[in-house]
Amino acid sequence: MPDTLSDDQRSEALEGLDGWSYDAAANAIGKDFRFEDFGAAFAFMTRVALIAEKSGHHPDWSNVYNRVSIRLSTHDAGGVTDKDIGLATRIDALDPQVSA
Ligand SMILES: C[C@H](O)[C@H](O)[C@H]1CNC2=NC(N)=NC(=O)C2=N1
Repeated sequence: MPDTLSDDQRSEALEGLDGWSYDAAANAIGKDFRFEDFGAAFAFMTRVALIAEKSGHHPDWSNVYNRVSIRLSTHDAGGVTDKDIGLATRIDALDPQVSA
């Protein structure tokens, strides 16, 4: 099981990501997306699901119409680890087309 990141390590890792922040209430990193419509949101979720399954690491998320809210933590470790930073990096690499 990977170690949780220290506050400093987590802050530094977040600087390398696009729009992710620490959600203290969830003890997770998170990002909220808004898409053109439900189809675009669900297409994004499908792509994330395939990545998650491949990497054995899965998002805690919710979807309301065109909005997708993602929180990433490593349950076994009880906090944020490199696994979460890695999944967030792969999600960013999808270059999701969010609406304004
Ligand atoms: C047994 C299996 O490896 C674990 O349950 C995995 C599955 N996906 C997971 N996803 C996330 N986000 N955190 C975990 O700790 C986790 N654990």
